[in-house]
Amino acid sequence: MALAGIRVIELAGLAPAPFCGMMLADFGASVIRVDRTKVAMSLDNQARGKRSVALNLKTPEGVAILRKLCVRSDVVLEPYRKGVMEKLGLGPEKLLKENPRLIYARLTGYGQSGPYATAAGHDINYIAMSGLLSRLGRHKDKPYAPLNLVADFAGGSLTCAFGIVLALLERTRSGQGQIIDASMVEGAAYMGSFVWKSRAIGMWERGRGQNMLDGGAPFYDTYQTADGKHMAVGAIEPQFYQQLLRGLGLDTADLPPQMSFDHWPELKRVFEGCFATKTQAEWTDIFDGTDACVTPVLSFDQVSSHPHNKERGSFVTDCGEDESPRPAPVLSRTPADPCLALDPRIGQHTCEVLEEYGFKSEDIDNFVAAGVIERNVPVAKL
Ligand SMILES: C[C@H](CCC[C@H](C)C(=O)SCCNC(=O)CCNC(=O)[C@H](O)C(C)(C)COP(=O)(O)OP(=O)(O)OC[C@H]1O[C@@H](n2cnc3c(N)ncnc32)[C@H](O)[C@@H]1OP(=O)(O)O)[C@H]1CC[C@H]2[C@@H]3[C@H](O)C[C@@H]4C[C@H](O)CC[C@]4(C)[C@H]3C[C@H](O)[C@]12C
Repeated sequence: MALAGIRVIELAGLAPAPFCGMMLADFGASVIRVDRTKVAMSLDNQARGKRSVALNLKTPEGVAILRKLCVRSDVVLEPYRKGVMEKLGLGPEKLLKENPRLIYARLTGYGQSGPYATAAGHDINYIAMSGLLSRLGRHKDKPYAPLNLVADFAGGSLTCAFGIVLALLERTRSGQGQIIDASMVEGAAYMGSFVWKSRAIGMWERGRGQNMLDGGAPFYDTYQTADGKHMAVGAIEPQFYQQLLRGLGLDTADLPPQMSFDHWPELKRVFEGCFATKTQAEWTDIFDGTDACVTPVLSFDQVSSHPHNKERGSFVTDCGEDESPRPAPVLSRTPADPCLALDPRIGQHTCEVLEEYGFKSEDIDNFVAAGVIERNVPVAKL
């Protein structure tokens, strides 16, 4: 796999860093998640392919152990607010001095500078600060955060993973590591560059929820079907829009022009009336095989069995019968090979990893006795 041989130390955090770490593991990196001790269970539900070391960084021995792990690793990924790692004696200056090839990835909400840098926050705060949240929501309704997808994962995990791969590539030429300052505010805003730059062509000049791609247009929206499910309509181009009308059994001559903004509410009502007459399955039969850009809004229970997703194997099931999306994108020669074993328990690999990194067994035993590390020996099945 593309990242085979790359060693990543992921410090346990909330959603964004875990997804970044999982992506690296999916594509072959060895990802060791450093968990706190005295924690009953991990909240990392994106732990596929990782190993877990339980390490108390509030002890000098724990800090020394982490430093030794980082000396022999390629990447350290830290999810804490600005200054926490420095307080622990694990700041970039120290770790890069001990390992100049280290890529020190810092995934935060607001970045490593600026008045908000030490403030707590979550996805909704970051997309609010990026400007994007002001564009999200239905007409006459308040701004609406689309789950915690935009800042946590698109603007956070993905841009941080991109930065790590960029730094790994650059290191092949320079031999030098570097610090990655991944701010979720900036990552989300950057991911939203299309919105920023398409203002110049008037794509967003109407209020929130009244533009073509934010729920204003009748040909770019969802519609409820007779069985209470929904269809997604994305028939933007005129030639696709004509196929939408044909599938709905409507005649262009009886309707206002597609791009007549003032008639969009009326057109929506016409489409709502049409979609309400048949079930999702019936509409899918009508539109499958056309370029009307109409697709069923699939539930999590439906997606993996849909013929398209099923043929591509877009979803995988691990040995615990837990279904989840397979890694993307698909590389032709070095594709991801996601681990399908159960997620690691906290400390499950503490001893294995420390031995791998050169610690002597008697030292490991002493660390356990002193509470510096914990080993979570698998519970034997009777
Ligand atoms: C599932 C929910 C989360 C969903 C995603 C959410 C929408 C997000 O947007 S996540 C993105 C959050 N932001 C960032 O990641 C940006 C960068 N990080 C930060 O800004 C901060 O880390 C923070 C604001 C996220 C958290 O701040 P906090 O003060 O907690 O921590 P830091 O300042 O970063 O300092 C870390 C301290 O920890 C010490 N540390 C670290 N590692 C170790 C170690 N190995 N050993 C010892 N010590 C260690 C470090 O030294 C720092 O110490 P100091 O402070 O002394 O310097 C989830 C959101 C909330 C969850 C629920 C909640 O937590 C309550 C329950 C908790 C329970 O345990 C489990 C159930 C909960 C209900 C829990 C469930 C879910 O996880 C949540 C709902």
